[in-house]
Amino acid sequence: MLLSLRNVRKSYLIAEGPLEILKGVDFDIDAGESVALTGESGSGKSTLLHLVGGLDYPDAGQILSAGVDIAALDDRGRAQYRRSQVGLVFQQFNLIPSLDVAANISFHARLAGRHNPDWERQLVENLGIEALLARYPEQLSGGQQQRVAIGRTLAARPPLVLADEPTGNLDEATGDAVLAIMLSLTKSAGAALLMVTHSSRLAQMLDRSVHLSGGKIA
Ligand SMILES: Nc1ncnc2c1ncn2[C@@H]1O[C@H](COP(=O)(O)OP(=O)(O)OP(=O)(O)O)[C@@H](O)[C@H]1O
Repeated sequence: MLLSLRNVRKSYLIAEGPLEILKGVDFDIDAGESVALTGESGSGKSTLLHLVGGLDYPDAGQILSAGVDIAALDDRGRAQYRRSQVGLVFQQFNLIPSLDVAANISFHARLAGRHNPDWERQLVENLGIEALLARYPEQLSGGQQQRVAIGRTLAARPPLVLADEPTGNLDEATGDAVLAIMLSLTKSAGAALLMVTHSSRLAQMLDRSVHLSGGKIA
């Protein structure tokens, strides 16, 4: 098992008191599996993705990555987890503005000690971003930035890719095509994918779906 969540709970403190969002979430992801995370707006999908990404702590429960509870890691262990075990394709995790596309793509791979020019070339070709390599992020459209962000994440070959509406800035046809490429590239890298989406059409392209409702996986 690549990832196991056991009784994961999370609340936020707001003026009116604690707002319980996750009320005991359990689920597992196998190595190489692609899973869609669906649920109504505000159900806690992004919250869950942040916890699995090691960006925030659960109040209770376990998030086991290859058997290690990431909530119990110290800062150094969490930094190492974020660098080598998970890759994020989030809207708010922008590209590095001072680096061109080519350098953005290899940056995380280098940090993870997995820089591989052949694999990066394959990603760039498949994502159709060859002509953009010398450009800077501010010179790209939203959809182009999204494709570069996917390439950057996959370049580091993380065992688990976490994606929040990764094709949300693309039109339907382009979005479907980019997701198909992303799925084939994650499969060929042997990576698992946990992807938040509001689209049941996109969810059906993945191996299976889990639905978050009332703070639990339904
Ligand atoms: N830092 C925070 N402080 C207080 N409340 C928060 C915080 N972050 C999120 N929330 C609340 O937690 C709930 C879940 O938010 P979250 O972003 O995880 O939902 P979501 O399912 O990803 O929603 P969407 O589909 O709209 O992106 C929402 O009611 C939100 O207002």
